[in-house]
Amino acid sequence: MIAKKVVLIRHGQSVWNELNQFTGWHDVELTRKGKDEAQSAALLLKKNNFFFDCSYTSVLKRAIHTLQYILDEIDQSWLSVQKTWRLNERHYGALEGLNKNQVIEKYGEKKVMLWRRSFNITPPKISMHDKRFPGHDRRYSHLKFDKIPLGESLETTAIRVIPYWDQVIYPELKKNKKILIVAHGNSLRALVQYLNKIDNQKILELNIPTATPIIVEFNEQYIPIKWYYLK
Ligand SMILES: O=C(O)[C@@H](CO)OP(=O)(O)O
Repeated sequence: MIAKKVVLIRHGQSVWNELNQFTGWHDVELTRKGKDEAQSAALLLKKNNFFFDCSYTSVLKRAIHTLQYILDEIDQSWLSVQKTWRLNERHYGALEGLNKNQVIEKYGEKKVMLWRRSFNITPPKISMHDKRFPGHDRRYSHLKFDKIPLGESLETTAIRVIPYWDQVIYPELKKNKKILIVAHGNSLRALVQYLNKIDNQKILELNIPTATPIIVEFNEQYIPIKWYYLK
């Protein structure tokens, strides 16, 4: 029996990835390299005969554009796209916009690694008066203020990602729909951890590369059985 596969892809390189700045919910463009990476990911999908019935992404353009480049390349530009804030990158709080090396110089490698990769350590938060507070952005105007983050750990990111998987995406998988999700390093870490039952210590080591398709395979009972990068 052919396994059911869900494809997860982190966006291509963004301008702030190139500048080595913490990005989070800041809405930044892809670089030329990021667009090329999206195209290469699409060619790989094409070579492996992937096509999709449903596609999901965040409300941030580095992911939206990556998805669109991929759909164009596999000749599925017509596919409808569901965009949700729940698949956004984790909010990086007061680190957003700062250079990662400068933050390491100030706080030390160990602390910064815990902010970046640990399960439950939250980066320093912003206040609601900070111009980086997403409550000032109309795309989040439908959200209650208490849902809008001031800074998220992987754990709190998972709390908003997982219900979207469970309630919106997973029911489509159970109808045997072919699913593509284009999102972000940490929203995808939350999903990969949940689906593959990776423990809170092991997740420290997981760093998802840009525009590299991840395949999650499910058995006949729609239970995840393995995951790997498409080569
Ligand atoms: O800055 C960010 O938003 C993320 C992804 O680029 O960074 P990190 O890899 O440190 O989680």
